[in-house]
Amino acid sequence: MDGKKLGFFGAGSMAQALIKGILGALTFPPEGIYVTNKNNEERLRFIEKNFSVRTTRDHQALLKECDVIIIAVKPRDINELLCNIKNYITRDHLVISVVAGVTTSMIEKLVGKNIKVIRAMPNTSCQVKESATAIATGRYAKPEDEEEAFRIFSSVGKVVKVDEQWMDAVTALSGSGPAYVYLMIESLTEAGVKAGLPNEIALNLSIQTVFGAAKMVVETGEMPENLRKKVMSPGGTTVAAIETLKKMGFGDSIIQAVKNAAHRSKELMKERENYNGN
Ligand SMILES: NC(=O)C1=CN([C@@H]2O[C@H](COP(=O)(O)OP(=O)(O)OC[C@H]3O[C@@H](n4cnc5c(N)ncnc54)[C@H](OP(=O)(O)O)[C@@H]3O)[C@@H](O)[C@H]2O)C=CC1
Ligand SMILES: O=C(O)[C@@H]1CCC=N1
Repeated sequence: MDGKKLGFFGAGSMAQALIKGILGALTFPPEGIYVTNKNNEERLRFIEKNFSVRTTRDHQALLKECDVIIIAVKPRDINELLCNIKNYITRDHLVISVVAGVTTSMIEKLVGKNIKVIRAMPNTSCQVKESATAIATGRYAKPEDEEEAFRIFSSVGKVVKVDEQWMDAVTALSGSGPAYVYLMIESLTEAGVKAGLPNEIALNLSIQTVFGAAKMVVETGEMPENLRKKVMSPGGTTVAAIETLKKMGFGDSIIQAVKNAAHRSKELMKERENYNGN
């Protein structure tokens, strides 16, 4: 730790997952983290009580105090936020945005100065230090700013650097991705219950199955396809299940879902541009 302070604009799901992960990884001490939001006082009190970080309603004071700023507001709220705080953002700040569909150049333009911006797309698994995060660097950010972003996000999971044009695809794949896996767990559980298992047993077996399968891919280094074939005993139960999944378009529906999410990410960008009138 180098005495730097981290400020959050936004105190919702993503900010809270990041705060939990960052505190767990000791990347910043609680007294080095400041959080503000729009108007939900109860939420700020909850964060203060649960994480022992500092909270404030004073956006200017937060910017004065903090070196690194994480913007974690909804895409539709970023214009108003940046309009309100742009006079207090300086070229010494490193501004990291996790906002879907908002480019580094849009942020630079909205602030109207050559500020250092990094766009990051983490996911909520930050909370357990297992995020898959991609980062893209803005025009005025320097290598040391990129290093700082790597330091923060690699403390809460794996990080890759990507060209910014890939951010919509990243958002659709790994930003939203945990939700697809949770749906898989929900469906497995429902299937177990329909097959006669008590709910709790079905849920526990489903969770451990997904966890174990992911760990196998990570620890063996084998391709998922290879590992899948090892489960598929000839003429056995898995073959019957996989044939059904293929026939019912399981793979295709995931491909289409990610495609739609990437399309939505692009739409969010256009909606924000139209709203801003530029
Ligand atoms: N959820 C996820 O899995 C992921 C989300 N993201 C991105 O993170 C961002 C936040 O998402 P999420 O946490 O889910 O959203 P939430 O709705 O849970 O949180 C949004 C937060 O933004 C605050 N806010 C809104 N306007 C302002 C403002 N003018 N000044 C300060 N704070 C403001 C809200 O304040 P208040 O508390 O007062 O309502 C709230 O705390 C989005 O842009 C999303 O694209 C990226 C990756 C994954
Ligand atoms: O659903 C969303 O728009 C955000 C971005 C990625 C995950 N959640």
